[in-house]
Amino acid sequence: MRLTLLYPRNHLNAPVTTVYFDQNQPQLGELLAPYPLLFDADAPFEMKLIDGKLNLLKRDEPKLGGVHVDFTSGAVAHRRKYGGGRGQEIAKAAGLKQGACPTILDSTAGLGRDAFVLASLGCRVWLIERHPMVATLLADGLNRAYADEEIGIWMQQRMQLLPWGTKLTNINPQQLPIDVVYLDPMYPHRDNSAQVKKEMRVFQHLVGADGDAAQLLQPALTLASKRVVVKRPDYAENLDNTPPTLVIAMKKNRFDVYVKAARPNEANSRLVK
Ligand SMILES: C[S@@+](CC[C@H](N)C(=O)[O-])C[C@H]1O[C@@H](n2cnc3c(N)ncnc32)[C@H](O)[C@@H]1O
Repeated sequence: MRLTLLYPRNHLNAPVTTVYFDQNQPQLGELLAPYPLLFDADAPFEMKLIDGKLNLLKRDEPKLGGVHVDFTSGAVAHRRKYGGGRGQEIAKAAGLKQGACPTILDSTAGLGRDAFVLASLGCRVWLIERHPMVATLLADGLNRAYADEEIGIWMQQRMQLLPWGTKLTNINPQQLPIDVVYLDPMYPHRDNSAQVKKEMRVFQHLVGADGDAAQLLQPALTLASKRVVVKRPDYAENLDNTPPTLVIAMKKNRFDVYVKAARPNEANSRLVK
């Protein structure tokens, strides 16, 4: 296996991730520079610029195509325009009622889709993503969104990725007051059929299950001044086996909402449909 260290940047002592990419593309080098990514000719994943967008490809399944972040067109943009506004379950879960616009920390940002829904409804959203390849895709999507004529200005004001390596537990609420912490960790999927969307297939291979997710709940409850929202598949147990204050059920997922000040216990759990 050939391994070339491109940037001496693993100052956080984080495990480095290997990836294949064209080392001669300067623009690509700039995008990848802040992250602990190593070039590896045998890596199972490739990062590639396609039509100016950073794409992640699974090299042994080229038919899946690339995964990239695009807030300006496609499904995410369509949902912003026609997706039901504050009537959406995610808006109810985050407490966006009567014009309230909480400041939200999305501590498992992924490709930023849920965060984008909340930002497009007026919330200030800070994002943390620990996987260097996912964070790179997200940073690239955000940069292109900031430059967009239609959404650029409010995206710059509302949606920011915190520097790579930031942890939920490092955030000082005096410096960054947070009303709502949003958590959507990866959960082992039951459905391995070909129908599983390509993004999910690539993600499952890249990120796997977030086995340490339960450790996020208590710090999230400490940091959030109003509530913690946890997105779970409908078959998943409560995070950290802690019953929520209320549950908002959807087709395949649910939001477990932990409202601060209300004491979460089984007796007062409510199911909201
Ligand atoms: C299911 S995805 C989130 C999808 C996201 N809600 C969206 O709408 O695109 C979960 C992500 O959380 C990240 N993650 C899990 N635990 C984390 C942690 N402790 N800190 C930062 N990111 C984390 C994973 O790397 C993964 O990219």
